[in-house]
Amino acid sequence: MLKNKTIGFIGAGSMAEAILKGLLSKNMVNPENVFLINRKDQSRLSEISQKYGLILGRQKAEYIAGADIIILAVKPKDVTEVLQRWGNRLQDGQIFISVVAGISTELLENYIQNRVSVVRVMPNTSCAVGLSATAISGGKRATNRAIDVTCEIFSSIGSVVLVNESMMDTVTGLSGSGPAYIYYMVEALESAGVSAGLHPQTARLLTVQTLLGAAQMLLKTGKDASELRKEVTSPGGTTMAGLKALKEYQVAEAMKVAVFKAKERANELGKQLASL
Ligand SMILES: NC(=O)C1=CN([C@@H]2O[C@H](COP(=O)(O)OP(=O)(O)OC[C@H]3O[C@@H](n4cnc5c(N)ncnc54)[C@H](OP(=O)(O)O)[C@@H]3O)[C@@H](O)[C@H]2O)C=CC1
Ligand SMILES: O=C(O)[C@@H]1CCC=N1
Repeated sequence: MLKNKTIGFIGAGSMAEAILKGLLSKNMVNPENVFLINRKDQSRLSEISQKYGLILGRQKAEYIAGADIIILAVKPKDVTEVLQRWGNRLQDGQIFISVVAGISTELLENYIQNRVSVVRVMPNTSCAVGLSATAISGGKRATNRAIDVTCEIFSSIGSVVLVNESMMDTVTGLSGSGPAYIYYMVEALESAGVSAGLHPQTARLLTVQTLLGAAQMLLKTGKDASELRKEVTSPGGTTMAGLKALKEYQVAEAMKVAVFKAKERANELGKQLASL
């Protein structure tokens, strides 16, 4: 169904590329049906077009304005400029998907006059490998069909949950930014292994495989994280000593504050734009 649709990306950065890469690798879209624009970086457009076999020259306004599905993937600060340019050029029946952190469907709908379905989505960069955790919520004018199409797009490149829009900033703080927290932990574990004498490549391999195995255990056993943690922790053993240090350094508290701070930031970004 999606294969015959045209998809226009406004913004050609990390997130647009992650979504595009995921969709193409799952054979969900035809490269000739994909259009992509950015603000000024022509070399980036050439690079991405060549890498993914997009047709060069289709980075023009008319293609985007006519696309069945438009994916907005610019930074929050650039949203107003985009909406001022595109808002009144969009047509009835188009689906406008925004992955922008903090920006409400209400704000987007204020700029878009016609009967365009506006859908707010929070994926993460793991779209690129088909493993995004994506949350979706439709705006007031979003049709059921538009929600279905959005679910089809994102469930092809990961898992999808429908949430109330009031939860979107929390989702952003948890799973939108989440990969960065995990990478930060991986950096810390790798560097701990190296400090204790392991070769960097060995430390990386052991850390990544441990992460992968733990994620699969969570998915495949259906057990809670706390139960799996207890299975690793022998009384008086090594894990207990390690976990004691994590507790002393309040790592769980730090995680909570990280998610809350990211959520707050998403909220601030939305408010900054709304007040313009
Ligand atoms: N990165 C992530 O992990 C995630 C990001 N998001 C959201 O995705 C959005 C994009 O993030 P990310 O990809 O990281 O950002 P990037 O900075 O990598 O990319 C932003 C892109 O927007 C383009 N752009 C800026 N202004 C305009 C304009 N007026 N018209 C057309 N294109 C424009 C830029 O073009 P140029 O380079 O030419 O200026 C660039 O291609 C953000 O809103 C973010 O909140 C959501 C989930 C995860
Ligand atoms: O850092 C950001 O603002 C974006 C939103 C979620 C992940 N990256």
